[in-house]
Amino acid sequence: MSPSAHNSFYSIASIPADGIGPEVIAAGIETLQALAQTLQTFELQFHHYDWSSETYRKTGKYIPDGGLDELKKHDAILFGAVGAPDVPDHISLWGLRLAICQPLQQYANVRPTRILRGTESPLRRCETGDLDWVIVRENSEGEYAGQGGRSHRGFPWEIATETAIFSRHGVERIMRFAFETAQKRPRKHLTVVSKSNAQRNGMVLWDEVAVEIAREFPDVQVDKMLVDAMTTRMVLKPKSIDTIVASNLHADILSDLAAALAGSIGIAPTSNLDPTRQHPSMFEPIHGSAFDITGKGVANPVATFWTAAEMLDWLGEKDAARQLMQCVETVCESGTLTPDLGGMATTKDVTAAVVAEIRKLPRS
Ligand SMILES: NC(=O)c1ccc[n+]([C@@H]2O[C@H](COP(=O)([O-])OP(=O)(O)OC[C@H]3O[C@@H](n4cnc5c(N)ncnc54)[C@H](O)[C@@H]3O)[C@@H](O)[C@H]2O)c1
Ligand SMILES: O=C(O)C[C@@H](O)C(=O)O
Ligand SMILES: [K+]
Ligand SMILES: [Mn+2]
Repeated sequence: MSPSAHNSFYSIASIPADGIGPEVIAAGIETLQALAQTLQTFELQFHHYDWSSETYRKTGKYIPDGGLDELKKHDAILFGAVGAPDVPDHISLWGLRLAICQPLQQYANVRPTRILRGTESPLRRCETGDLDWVIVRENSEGEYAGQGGRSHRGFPWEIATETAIFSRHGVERIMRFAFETAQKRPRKHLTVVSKSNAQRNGMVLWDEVAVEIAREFPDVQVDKMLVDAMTTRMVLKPKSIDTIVASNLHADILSDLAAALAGSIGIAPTSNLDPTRQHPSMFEPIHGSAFDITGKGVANPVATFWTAAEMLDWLGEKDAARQLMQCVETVCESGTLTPDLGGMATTKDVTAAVVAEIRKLPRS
């Protein structure tokens, strides 16, 4: 496809990487291209990067020299998952996902969760609409600052440190982003998740900055919860929650729980945003490389479809994003579901069904 003068044209870097990543990213790209062809309002050109654990095994690097500068040329990045059974997880995560998010200053990680039409929550009496949350995860520092080290390896007095960093700059910008996110939602409600009883420095700064930033958003109702209590509230009072802001690690954990409470980790999306738009943002399903189901053809592609919709929304194609989600939910409602959602469909079945729904859309 060549860029046309009539439509918006976007250059997308795709990095499927490991495990089920290539399976779900192929499904996502097929769906996005069907949407572009049907609506004719935008065009996408994908540039594929084979950065993965296999590349690492062959070359000793996940990202080749100059790779980040390459990425900066694109409008957005569509990412699968990184992690392989024969590479230590900290090497793969720091070698690829964090090696992109941190230097590109994608400091806001946005993780919406809701119960899609046609799917079920494992919670009794929790229906579509009863669980509709956005988790904002700090994505540049905190427990993932990369500070720490190991000394005296192998000796009985070996030590390891893992130091969390909370900077005023980092906390202010994620709080402001979270308040803005809450302000744009109908309920305008934000829960600030903390652990300032035990973590008596960084999390206390976190709480103080939240109170300061709250003054800029008088129309947003805000409450504070310790992270342990937040897990119980998510399970017992899901309707009481709207937007959540939490540290890098706390939100990582809460967002997998959120996805499971909405039915499956196979449906939830993630946006790694640079809100300043200086650098491209990166979009990925929330799940990992799922070695246990790799190659079986049963990975749920819905998380990647929702991720694709979030990417379109960020690029400004809001109608297309909304229509894509309508098609996905119509397919869920028809019972074409992968095993994680209780169905028998394969990745390909779900993808074909979503593409068929897209083809029924009127050309705008
Ligand atoms: N952002 C990322 O790239 C990312 C995210 C999470 C984990 N990881 C990495 O992935 C590897 C495996 O991690 P894990 O097992 O903790 O988490 P995981 O998300 O890969 O898998 C957890 C469970 O959920 C299931 N699952 C995940 N995605 C699914 C889908 N689309 N459809 C159906 N079932 C799905 C898996 O089969 C598994 O049983 C590790 O190397 C980890 O570091 C990477
Ligand atoms: O913690 C991470 O960054 C890896 C993974 O669990 C994720 O949520 O992307
Ligand atoms: K992922
Ligand atoms: Mn995670």
